[in-house]
Amino acid sequence: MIDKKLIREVGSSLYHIKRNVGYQWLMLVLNILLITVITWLLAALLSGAQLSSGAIGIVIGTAVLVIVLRHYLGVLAAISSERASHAVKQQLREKIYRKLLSLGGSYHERVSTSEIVQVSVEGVDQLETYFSSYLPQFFYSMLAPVTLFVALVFVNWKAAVVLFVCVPLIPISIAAVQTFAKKLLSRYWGQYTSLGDHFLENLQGLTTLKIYQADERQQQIMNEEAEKFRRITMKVLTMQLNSITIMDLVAFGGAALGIGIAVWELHSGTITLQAALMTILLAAEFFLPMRTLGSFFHIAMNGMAASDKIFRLIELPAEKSGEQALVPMPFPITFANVSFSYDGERTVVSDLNMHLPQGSFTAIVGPSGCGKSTSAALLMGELDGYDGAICFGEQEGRTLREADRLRFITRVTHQSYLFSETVRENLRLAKKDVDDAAMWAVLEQVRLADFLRGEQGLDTMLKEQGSNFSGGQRQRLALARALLHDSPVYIFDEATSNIDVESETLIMEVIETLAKTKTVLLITHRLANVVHADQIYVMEAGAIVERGSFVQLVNGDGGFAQLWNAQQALENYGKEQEHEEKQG
Ligand SMILES: Nc1ncnc2c1ncn2[C@@H]1O[C@H](COP(=O)(O)OP(=O)(O)OP(=O)(O)O)[C@@H](O)[C@H]1O
Repeated sequence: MIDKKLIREVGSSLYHIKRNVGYQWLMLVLNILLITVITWLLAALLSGAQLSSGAIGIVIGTAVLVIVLRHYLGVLAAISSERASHAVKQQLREKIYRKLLSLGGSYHERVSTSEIVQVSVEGVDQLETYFSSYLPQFFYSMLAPVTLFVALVFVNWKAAVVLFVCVPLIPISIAAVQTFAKKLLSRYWGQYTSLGDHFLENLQGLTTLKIYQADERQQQIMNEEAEKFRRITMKVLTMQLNSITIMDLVAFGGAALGIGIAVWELHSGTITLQAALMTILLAAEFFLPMRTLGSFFHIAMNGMAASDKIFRLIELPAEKSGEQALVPMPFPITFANVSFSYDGERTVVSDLNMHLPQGSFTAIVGPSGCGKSTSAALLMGELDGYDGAICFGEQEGRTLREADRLRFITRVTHQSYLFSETVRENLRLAKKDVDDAAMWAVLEQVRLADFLRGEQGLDTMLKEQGSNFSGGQRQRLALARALLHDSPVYIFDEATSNIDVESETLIMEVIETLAKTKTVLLITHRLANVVHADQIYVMEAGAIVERGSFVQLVNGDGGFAQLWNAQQALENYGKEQEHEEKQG
């Protein structure tokens, strides 16, 4: 019923929990005092004793004082409870955030984005009850029956013993449902994250779903998922309700037993009226803390199930970190017999051998799905579990620190992410301390400067995913950002896909200029873009089938020459058509 690992993780909250238990215990002691003086007064009045107004005044004064003090302690207990949960939430979210940073760019290979969102938002919130209510109540419910027993044993020992013995029946009933509850809650959380996965995916692809009018089908799938979630939620609620009913039976049954004993003893004349009244008023107090613990238990169990997911995330093996001296990029980059499969069954890249010397301009071409982007992702260290070796100089990529790799290599894809911030903030991602002059210089290079001068310059705001820029402008901005990063190696993965010819030509010019001073790997399906590459690897179905300079390949009789001729014929036809249209 206590998750030691969880408590160890967020030890700072223990201080506030102890304070909360202390305040609750003082409130109980005050309650016993209040009941003692009131029952004394009642017993005296009922027995017809003559009480002085001073004595009555003392009793009333004590009662008022006790009530005020209890209220004050209640406020203090609530504050401690709030602080305990605040400390937990802050610590856990910070740990999750740091873990995500340490996992690096390949985090989504190990854990889905929606799971991270759910675990760090909802999951951590679920733990709030565990720390702010359940844990303090757990300790208090151990302390309270012992305190009550000590107070009552001198007044009515028989009832005190019976009540004390009945209290453990509640935790026994909780323990009985625990194994079943744990399994059920684990399923509940599994279903919850699965529903979240679908929801996030559909939300992200909503425009596409609308375009193809496929939203109805997705809605149906979501409905089915939601229905499964509803069913498991109802099972959880039924389990909780049944368990609470059992606890109520034990709690109120036990209290009734204590009260029965007190009445019987009073009837037999073995105890005083005050002792009987005290037993009656304190009987329920024996069980109430455990009963409250029982109801917190179910919410806490939910938090504990969430904590399993939080730990799965926090305990993922992280990148080696720590301050280390900046090392220069070791060259050359070599792929030696590299094979990789995403699912362990279908080999996507097989026996890849590539050599990228420092300062070289290398291109990879090949049909869609042949494994070009996978090769780039392997180089970026985003995919684990490959066979063979990817070496940076003498060093194998697996031992390279993520931070170094990201400093060495910049990748620009056809979907580089632009934030809905200003142009300045987007550029600053690549270099924190960059000044305006350097930003304008790269913007000139990618020929965005004139356009931006007509807008708000570096303060021009981008809408979500840069939707107020054209495809070509977005890509040129992404390229400007990459240039600012100033890394020794650049990967351009279909960086000119789906953009206008003018932007494509311009981007290719920038890439070719860059290739004079940096090591560049260009992945493209358009062979006209690789004419100036030092070496070209032609891939087919995950393997390299040809390799050479453009002249060597185009004069050969392999697939490259055939594809080149086909693409040229198509482009010439396009140009002729365009020319005719202009003439006519
Ligand atoms: N994350 C992934 N999980 C499983 N399979 C994947 C994943 N990414 C790619 N694949 C598969 O690996 C194969 C190679 O994909 P890759 O993206 O490397 O091809 P590509 O040559 O870059 O294609 P394109 O030119 O269309 O971008 C494809 O068959 C694809 O289905």
